[in-house]
Amino acid sequence: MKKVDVVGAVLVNENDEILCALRSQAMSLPGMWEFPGGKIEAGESPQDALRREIKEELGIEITVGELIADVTHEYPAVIVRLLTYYARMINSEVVPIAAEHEKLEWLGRDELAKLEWAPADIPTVERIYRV
Ligand SMILES: Nc1nc2c([nH]c(=O)n2[C@H]2C[C@H](O)[C@@H](COP(=O)(O)OP(=O)(O)OP(=O)(O)O)O2)c(=O)[nH]1
Repeated sequence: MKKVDVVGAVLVNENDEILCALRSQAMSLPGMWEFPGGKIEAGESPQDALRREIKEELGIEITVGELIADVTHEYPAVIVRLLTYYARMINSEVVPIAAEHEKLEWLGRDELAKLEWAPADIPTVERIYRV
């Protein structure tokens, strides 16, 4: 089966809220929430891929921090290895705009469990969730 290496950003703002992104009908896994990011290209480090994808998808510059989870999940058509990293916006005054996602939402850590997450994201959500 096809295997892809994917990075996702757990972007945290000044209120300790986390940016959650809803996959659109044009994407695979439509209607599921994820951490913005995408596939790592040949020759790219995970951090480089994440900075590039976040610029493309949200129009913002980030700094990439600590690794949160390294999860391999087998979907029906693809095996995804998802690496998630904490990230911060370089300029907190710029507003992220969804170029591809249906919707973006900043949520508190205690609110994350109410969303329907892509299965590969569950270990990350469990790690950052705070009741
Ligand atoms: N970006 C991102 N992708 C995720 C997450 N969780 C998860 O299972 N995925 C999956 C969905 C896709 O199969 C793949 C990411 O590829 P992508 O974001 O470049 O997706 P895409 O729609 O361009 O690709 P495709 O699946 O339509 O080929 O990883 C996540 O938190 N962030």
